[in-house]
Amino acid sequence: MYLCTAQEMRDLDRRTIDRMGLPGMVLMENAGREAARALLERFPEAKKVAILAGSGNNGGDGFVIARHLAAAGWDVTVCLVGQVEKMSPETRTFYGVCRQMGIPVEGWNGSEEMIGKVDVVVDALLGTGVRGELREPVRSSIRRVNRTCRGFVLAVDIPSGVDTDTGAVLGEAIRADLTVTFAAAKWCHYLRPAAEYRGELKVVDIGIPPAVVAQNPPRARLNQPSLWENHLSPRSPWSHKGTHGHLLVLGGSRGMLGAVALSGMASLRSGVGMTTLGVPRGQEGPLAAKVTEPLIWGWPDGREGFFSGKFPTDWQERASRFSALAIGPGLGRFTGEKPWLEQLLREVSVPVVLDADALNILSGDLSILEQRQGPTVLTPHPGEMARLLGISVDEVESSRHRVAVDLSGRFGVTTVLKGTFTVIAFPDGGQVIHPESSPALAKAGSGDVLTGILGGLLARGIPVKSAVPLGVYLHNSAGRLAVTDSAHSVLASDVIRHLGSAIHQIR
Ligand SMILES: NC(=O)C1=CN([C@@H]2O[C@H](COP(=O)(O)OP(=O)(O)OC[C@H]3O[C@@H](n4cnc5c(N)ncnc54)[C@H](O)[C@@H]3O)[C@@H](O)[C@H]2O)[C@H](O)CC1
Ligand SMILES: [K+]
Repeated sequence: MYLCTAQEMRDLDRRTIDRMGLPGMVLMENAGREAARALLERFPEAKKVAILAGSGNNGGDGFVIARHLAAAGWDVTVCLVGQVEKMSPETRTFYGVCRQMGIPVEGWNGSEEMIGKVDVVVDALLGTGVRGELREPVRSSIRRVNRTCRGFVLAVDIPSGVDTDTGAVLGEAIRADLTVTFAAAKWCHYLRPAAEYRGELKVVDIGIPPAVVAQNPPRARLNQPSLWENHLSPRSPWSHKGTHGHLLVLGGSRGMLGAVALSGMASLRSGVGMTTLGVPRGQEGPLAAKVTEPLIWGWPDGREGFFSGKFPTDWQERASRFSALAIGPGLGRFTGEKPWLEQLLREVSVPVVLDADALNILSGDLSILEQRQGPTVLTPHPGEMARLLGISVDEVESSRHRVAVDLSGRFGVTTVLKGTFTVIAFPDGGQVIHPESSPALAKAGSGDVLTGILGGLLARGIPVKSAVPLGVYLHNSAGRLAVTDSAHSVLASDVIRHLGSAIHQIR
């Protein structure tokens, strides 16, 4: 399923009307009818409803909803927060039909009192055509609904008052229980703060022909199995550990061995054949006491228990055996870190996942990433993203989508911006957003698990475009499945233990 910007949605709309000859009125009828259906399914008995309609096409959908609810016996009043003269031809037509049917259409002044007395409010004030901070009287009508409505609130397409593309609240926005959106989800449904206003989300078909979408697909998709399920084929009975790839994880400095251990175990549970954990010399013993299955490789140490910036003497000989690298879990900071990391990135041409301190080491100068031979995946949380780009965490969080797309486009990398509704941006401009979040993953060690999963899937040879969304999906599913008692008490290692069930559920 796609995720659209306002412009992408307008383009689909336009092409359906202009190229396919399907009248805009049909799309509006379909939209309004589906939204009304969602209400009728939820409330089988007739209700008293106030429909707040603007003069744009979102308001037009509102008039269609009014007609269908009235036909189903509901007590309907439309409050027109706008002017008849400003209506588009489609909106004006459906407004006219409501008048002919005798459905009361009132101005905003005088109908405010109603909002506190109805069972249902339909918000058809503003949709994807909203521009800039809200003007009056729309703004106060929204505030009125939020303050006095005791009933159920349905938002048509998007909650009025949120910006479709950034998810910003333009002064005031409707707090909805349900949003029914048309043809595809919109970015604001998955970006904060707007995402907190939409309530439950339902995407309905309004008849935009698949050929129109195929000719000019939106850049972003929701993370769903269709993106990667063909890469989860059963393990061949003829395979051996060498068939399934070999991941090298570099990290695990003194006091941070847990991080590298978690990544290593997560990679093996994600199906990689072998994982080697490269840690500073002296840490091999303590690490061996923690993990059994991964191989352990001591790297030259400098300050006790930390990397030295030098390479092992057998590096060249062994490097070619790895099918992917993950660098960063428990890596820490050390003298000579930047040339060390840059040399690694230059010398290996297999996929590399960079996380945690590997990201911090690169902060401020990411130019090395442009020189890479193979794919690079960055997995920053908002704090790391802010450091990478030299901006504030607030700036990252207020434009998660844009910063991820920018970073990937500028440096030719795949960015996984973690957090609620993880954003994945590919170097070619494609984007995937994960539509769910697992609160259990908000815990130390969770990022190390994701790094291991991604490294493992890449080492298995799954292409980046599939491996990254698949990894994010498995991480979230395992996080959800790990909640056997309470999300509060789930550990990163519990998430690893549930990776098998997560894979099984998909297959
Ligand atoms: N997706 C589709 O194919 C279809 C979508 N439909 C619906 O149409 C709206 C988009 O309609 P549009 O006419 O472009 O814009 P809006 O109704 O969202 O808004 C225009 C309306 O709002 C006024 N306005 C704009 N900004 C502000 C502001 N800051 N403050 C106050 N008022 C503002 C402006 O003056 C106009 O009057 C989409 O969301 C769907 O609901 C079609 O029905 C079917 C096809
Ligand atoms: K709306």
